[in-house]
Amino acid sequence: MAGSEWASLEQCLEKHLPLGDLQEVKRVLYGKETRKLDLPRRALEAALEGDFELQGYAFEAAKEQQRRPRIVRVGLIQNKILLPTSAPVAEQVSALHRRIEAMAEVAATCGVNIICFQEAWTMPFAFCTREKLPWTEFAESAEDGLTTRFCQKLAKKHNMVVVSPILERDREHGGVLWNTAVVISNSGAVLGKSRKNHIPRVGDFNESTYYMEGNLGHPVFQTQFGRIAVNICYGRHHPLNWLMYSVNGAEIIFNPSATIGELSESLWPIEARNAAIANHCFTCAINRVGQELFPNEFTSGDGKKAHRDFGYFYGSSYVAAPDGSRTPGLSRNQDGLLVAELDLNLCQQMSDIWSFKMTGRYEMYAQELAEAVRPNYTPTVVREDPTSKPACPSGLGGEHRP
Ligand SMILES: NC(=O)NCCC(=O)O
Repeated sequence: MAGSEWASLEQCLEKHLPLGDLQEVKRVLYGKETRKLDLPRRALEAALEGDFELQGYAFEAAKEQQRRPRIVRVGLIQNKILLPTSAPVAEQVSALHRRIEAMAEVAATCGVNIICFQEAWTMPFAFCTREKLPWTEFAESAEDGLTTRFCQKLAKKHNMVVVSPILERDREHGGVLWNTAVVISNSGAVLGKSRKNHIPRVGDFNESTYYMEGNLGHPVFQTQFGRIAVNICYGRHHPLNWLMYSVNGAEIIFNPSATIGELSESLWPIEARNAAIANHCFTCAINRVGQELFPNEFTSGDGKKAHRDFGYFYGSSYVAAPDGSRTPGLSRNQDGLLVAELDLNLCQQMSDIWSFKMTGRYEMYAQELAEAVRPNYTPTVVREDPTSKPACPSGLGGEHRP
């Protein structure tokens, strides 16, 4: 399994394929080519100085007579943690705040309207350890915690919607924890929050030790720049989860994640992209980067030796469009900011072409699913009746003899 030494699929293809083949491979793997954005020199220099990758792409939509283009720029940030996981909690959080502040500044220079950070961005992804302290100390109020207040300042300063996925401590309900994305309007007001609906029970993703499945359904947030929703990490494996955000009108669905190569790298390019196609919307898949070492060893319940790391977080953040096209991914081994310019008119244009909403048969599924979840449900399986005689092959008449 490749670690940081393998930079990206894109770099590999570009290095090894002759131009003609490269174009065809890209056409099949990435769909209609996205236009490279001409980003400000100041931003490119700041990214170089700040040691992070900066890429920008634009998705085009057809010109319409009755509607103006609805152009919005989204920014996706992927990053490593900065301090050792043994450093004091407040110092780890503060270091990440400073890093993201600098990257968001560059996003603002690039004209980003909505920015989204990776899952649980203020902390190492410590849920593999199953230890409570000190990791639960990273939890904060979604409404007025330190990180939310930090993001409010960013949002106001840059006139930018901020999607901030954190470990939430819900003081109004006994201080329980949730995996939550806080959505902050470009005015600086907290617009609301969305909670992770599906909690993994796979590999070292021991998140069920810390929090329960979200109880807020599938909220969609009307922002000045479009209707957005947040499907947190493992929710991307659940097509109905994407569907419900889309049913509520999401035009852009962010998927802030933390996932490792051994488990999911071959699924990564497919799932968010497929969701964009199936739901006539844009999807933004964000993954953290690097390897995180924890102070104490833990086991994975697979007979292998105890270890101190989770595996390799492979970055590769990308944006997919409702026509099935997608941007190249950010690298697997570097912090990065991906800027994507979207014309939201493409959502309706693709819906009019493919008509998945129209042909969806939701009533039929709703009815059948309502039946299927009942305890006394019997699956509809048609079987051959063992008592019935075999049918007579046509033309032979009477009993068939070999
Ligand atoms: N953070 C998280 O839910 N990871 C689960 C693994 C995956 O979905 O790839």
